Amino acid sequence: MGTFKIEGGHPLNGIVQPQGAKNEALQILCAVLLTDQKITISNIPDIIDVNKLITLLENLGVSVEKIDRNTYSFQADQVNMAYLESDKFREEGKSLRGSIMIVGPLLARFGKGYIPKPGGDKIGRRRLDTHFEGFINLGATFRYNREEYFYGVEAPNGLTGTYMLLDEASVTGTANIVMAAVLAKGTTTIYNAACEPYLQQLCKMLNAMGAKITGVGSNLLTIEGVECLGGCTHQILPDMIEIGSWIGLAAMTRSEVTIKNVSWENLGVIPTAFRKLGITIEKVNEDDIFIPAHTNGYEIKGDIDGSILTISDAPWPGLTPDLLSIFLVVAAQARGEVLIHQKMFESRLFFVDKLIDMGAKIILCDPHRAVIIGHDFKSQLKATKMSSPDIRAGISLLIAALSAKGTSVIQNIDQIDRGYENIDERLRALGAKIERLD
Ligand SMILES: CC(=O)N[C@H]1[C@@H](OP(=O)(O)OP(=O)(O)OC[C@H]2O[C@@H](n3ccc(=O)[nH]c3=O)[C@H](O)[C@@H]2O)O[C@H](CO)[C@@H](O)[C@@H]1O
Ligand SMILES: C=C(OP(=O)(O)O)C(=O)O
Repeated sequence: MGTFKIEGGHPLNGIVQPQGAKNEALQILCAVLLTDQKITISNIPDIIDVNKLITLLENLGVSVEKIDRNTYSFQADQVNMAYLESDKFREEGKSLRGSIMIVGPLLARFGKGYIPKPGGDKIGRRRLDTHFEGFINLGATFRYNREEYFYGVEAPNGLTGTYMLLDEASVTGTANIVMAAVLAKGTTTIYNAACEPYLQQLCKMLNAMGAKITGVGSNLLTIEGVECLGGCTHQILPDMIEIGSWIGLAAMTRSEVTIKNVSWENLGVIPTAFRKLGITIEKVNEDDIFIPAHTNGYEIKGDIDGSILTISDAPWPGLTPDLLSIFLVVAAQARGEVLIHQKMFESRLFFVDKLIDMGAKIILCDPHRAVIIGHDFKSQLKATKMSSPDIRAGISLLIAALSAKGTSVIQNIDQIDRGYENIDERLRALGAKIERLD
């Protein structure tokens, strides 16, 4: 497990190009299993989670050709279903959350799909019921081996379209069910579908492959099943969570940063939420974001009636839960108070202990809620030694360390590398003093 050494307290300056979106890439890569034709995907982020999924696809028999660092072509014309029953798959399959989305395409095309309980961030319970209830609705039989945490679905005679109301708008659950339904007989209607931009991208890609999906962008999807799908080319959107991380980093280190080609229309309420914290975000050159150096700090805007601002997560078009850790750390230097309410996950706020050690004024009310009283830069955070518990807490601790006085050490940085491409080199390009040890 690697370590970062960070000398904080230096303002940064420059231009960053966001990476391709991790959570879109994980969906799109699984979709290559739906056809025996070639699919070329560009803007794939070079990060641990995505590279693990590419390796898993290779081990499943998919031919993978790397065209350049972020562009690959895939051809799933010789899928080796026996791999799903190997010990190697039991290990590889559980090492990332995104692997769950191979089940829908495999079930649709080959009549069966297996998966060990997938990993990902340890941020609270992560149920898979929505996925499997969806497959059962399409006619699959389901079994679960409790000893081995191993899930399986089978439909030797194919899937049949139906109406279903999802119990919750699960992002990967919707993606999985959509990928199963595109090859089902007849029409599938999915209500309470997740509809975030990455799911929209998946649907657009599937339509480019010959699928018939309507309602894209809404929570009511209608899918007319087709016999088979063909190849396509697809470009992944910039990563909105990474863009939010750069915004938070710029504000808290009082740096002037331009973020290029952000796909503004796909950022939803993210800019509004940062503006509520008092952060200036200028949209420039059509699709870039300019964050000026906040030399006079930033002031939290209370609600109209004067009550304390609450920043909370909700399914799209609400605010993504993956940015709440970043809002939390940025609020530690704001003028005013804010309640951060992480509704979806119950173990994502515990990292505030580290921020409190550094001198931040935070009250953890319960596992879901924390009140932050900002310092308004009148007191600088102090450097410390810490370990990254999950991907977004990790980047938030990195932001805290870059703003702090002195030299901090962050261990377990694999958690950050899971989702941020080459983060140390890109920070150094902005003038940050950060070193990767071992
Ligand atoms: C690989 C990937 O794409 N991961 C993302 C995906 O995970 P993932 O698809 O695993 O997350 P889900 O959308 O299934 O659910 C996330 C959590 O929110 C809860 N929940 C969900 C929907 C809802 O209406 N109400 C509710 O409470 C679920 O019970 C779960 O605890 O979506 C999450 C929610 O945006 C993100 O944090 C993850 O980064
Ligand atoms: C929770 C996240 O990822 P995953 O679903 O892959 O664990 C995240 O990206 O913040």
